[in-house]
Amino acid sequence: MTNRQDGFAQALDSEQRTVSWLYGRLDTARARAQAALREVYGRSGGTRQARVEREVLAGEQTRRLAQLNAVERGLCFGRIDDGAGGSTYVGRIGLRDEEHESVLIDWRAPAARPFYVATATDPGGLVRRRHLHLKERRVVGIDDEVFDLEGMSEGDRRTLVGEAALLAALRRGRTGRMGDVVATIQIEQDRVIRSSLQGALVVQGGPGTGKTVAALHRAAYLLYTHREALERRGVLVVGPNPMFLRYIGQVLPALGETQVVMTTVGEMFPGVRASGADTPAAAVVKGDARMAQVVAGALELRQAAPDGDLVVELDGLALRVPRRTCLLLRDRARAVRLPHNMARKLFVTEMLKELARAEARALEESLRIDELEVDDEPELSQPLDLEGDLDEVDLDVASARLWGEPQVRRAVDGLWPELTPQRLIGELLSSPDALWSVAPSGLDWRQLLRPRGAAWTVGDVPLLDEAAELLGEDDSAERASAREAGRERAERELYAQEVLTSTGVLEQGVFERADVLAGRHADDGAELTTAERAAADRSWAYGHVIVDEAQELSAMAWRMVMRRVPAKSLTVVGDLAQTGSSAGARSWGQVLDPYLRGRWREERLLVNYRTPAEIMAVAADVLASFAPEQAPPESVREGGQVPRAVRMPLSGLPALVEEELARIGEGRVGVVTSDARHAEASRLLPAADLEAAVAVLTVGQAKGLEFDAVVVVDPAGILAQSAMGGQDLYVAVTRATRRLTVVHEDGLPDVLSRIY
Ligand SMILES: Nc1ncnc2c1ncn2[C@@H]1O[C@H](COP(=O)(O)OP(=O)(O)OP(=O)(O)O)[C@@H](O)[C@H]1O
Repeated sequence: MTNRQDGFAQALDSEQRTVSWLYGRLDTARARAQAALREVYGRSGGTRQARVEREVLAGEQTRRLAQLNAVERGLCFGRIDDGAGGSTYVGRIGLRDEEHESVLIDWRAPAARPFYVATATDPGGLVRRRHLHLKERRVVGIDDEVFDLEGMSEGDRRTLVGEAALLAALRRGRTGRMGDVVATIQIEQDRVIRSSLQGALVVQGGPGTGKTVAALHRAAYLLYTHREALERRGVLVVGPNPMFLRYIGQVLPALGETQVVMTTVGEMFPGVRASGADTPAAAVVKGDARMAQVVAGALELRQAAPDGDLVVELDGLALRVPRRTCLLLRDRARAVRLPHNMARKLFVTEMLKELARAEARALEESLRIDELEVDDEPELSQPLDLEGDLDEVDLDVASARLWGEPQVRRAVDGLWPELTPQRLIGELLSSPDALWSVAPSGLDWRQLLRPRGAAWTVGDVPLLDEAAELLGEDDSAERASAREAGRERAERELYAQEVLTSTGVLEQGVFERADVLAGRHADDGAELTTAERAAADRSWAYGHVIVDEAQELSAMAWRMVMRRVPAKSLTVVGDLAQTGSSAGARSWGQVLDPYLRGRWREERLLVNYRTPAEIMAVAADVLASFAPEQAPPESVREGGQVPRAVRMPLSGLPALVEEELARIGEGRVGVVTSDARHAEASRLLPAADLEAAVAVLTVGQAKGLEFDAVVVVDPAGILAQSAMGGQDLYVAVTRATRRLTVVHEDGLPDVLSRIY
């Protein structure tokens, strides 16, 4: 054995000892959590307080156990050595020894930061950064980056071998699910991940620059660093489609975080599933910020004024409320500035009183007529004044009686109906008259028309949300019970605080604040976590929101997202060059300034970790065709596989895909088609899930995903379908990590002339 091999073997050996010992600590921590859980479950009966205590402890130990289980794979992945001979191990979680000394630093802790930010020019006091590669619990490889050779011992210098950890990670076959990259976070990504919680951060970067992966690690980092604030309010991740959410769904659990709500714009209105599709023209109009005026106008139309006086026939009497009184009552109800369904209470109350007065007047009138008929010369000693005799109590009694009359109810509902968002928007979009009268000039409202009862689309969801804001709910009963629940909650909080203090667990830092615990274990939702409660509540105010593929959101969708995060603590991740939706963003300022007035910061990611240089050269041509001022991201590696074009009928697709599968060996093939050819391609290739070897997707579905080999079908069709220009084709050709094939029947578009 040479000296060098000898030194390397020794280093492996020594790291193995450390890693085995760290796993031993992990096992001990698990055993403790399990024992604590058994002990808690072993207790039975007791007072209500004892039950709360039990739930608090059981919940916490379960969470702790889940977190300890999540970090089994790759527990420790790095080590940093300082010039004074000290070394620190970095891992997925922090661990301490029996003396409470830190033996493994959580990757999110400040002490781990040098592992990510040290560079040759600015090593920050480090002499070496070491990556450890683990297979199960075995150390199978070591990569060293040396910053100060002089500062290292002779023995250590002999172990300086191995390939760069990043490139090794990037070469791995794709599994269909995004994995975490804690071991290889790059310095510019680290800046994104650890950026302050306050305010809005925009992460702009080309395809494959790690925007998504950095945003997810940022979620884990923020939850670690601001756990108190964020566990209580929750973190929301908004992605472009359900497939993408499944693709990224494993990253946070693998980092030990399960308390994040993931959703798409189409799923943000509880109870509505967006299954319909808008034409691009309709999507543009629906996404226009002026639609907020349209929705508000539609609601005003429903607060109607009768054409003449309001007349309700009841038991042979005509109850007449003059038109100007109706208008007055409407204006009064509007003036309170409550949401429509809440202001309705006021309107109904006032209107019923008017109808009660009208009834008295009508009765008086009919009695007078009766008298006239009986006696032509009535005694005028005591004129009748039923209306004037009504006091408040009479009015209340009469109002309640009238409210029970269907004719009265119908008439009042006609003037100020109780509305659901679904009814308001559904009826608006199927009524040309209503649209015509409320749409501002210049807005092509005809694009919105559709049959009554048509399926909801993604573009409808922000309209429903807008409507829900304006309509509100008559929640006075809920508010009363919420006040009561609040009082009980305060009691529980106090009690939980006492439990935590008396058991000493608060000091150990294992548990969070008592109010969080008390909230989670409240009787009204003991089994629900913050994430679950937040997901079911349209008006939930999140502590932080991450929007991925943010360029796709329309102005109306932004209104909805911003409502979910009143503190405006946001991470906005996207690439303006990949905007596929014609209602999407042209610039970040245009999107964010209406809410943040310039108070947002931007980080740019410029290195592409996905697509090898040969494929990126093709993508660069496409980018230059529609955005010549933008530089494509620079590929971190060359793959040696030159993209190819195949002219053939679509029927040849199965054979070509087989060939691609054979060439990549391990990994997945993505067939990305134009919208027009998607159905045909799907028929030729068996339908498959995300993890299957082959997936057939439209460009919209493939957004954000990646495959070892990509077959782009019908590039001319993809170019033609994109309302914005070459953006869709740019997305399609940047999905591959290793191989790109373009299939066409009638020749390649000019922008792909580099491929042959
Ligand atoms: N630091 C890193 N270490 C290892 N792999 C990385 C790193 N950064 C990014 N990657 C990998 O590069 C690929 C692209 O990352 P990601 O999907 O986050 O890019 P993106 O900028 O969101 O791309 P797109 O705009 O196309 O959606 C992923 O496989 C990701 O795991």
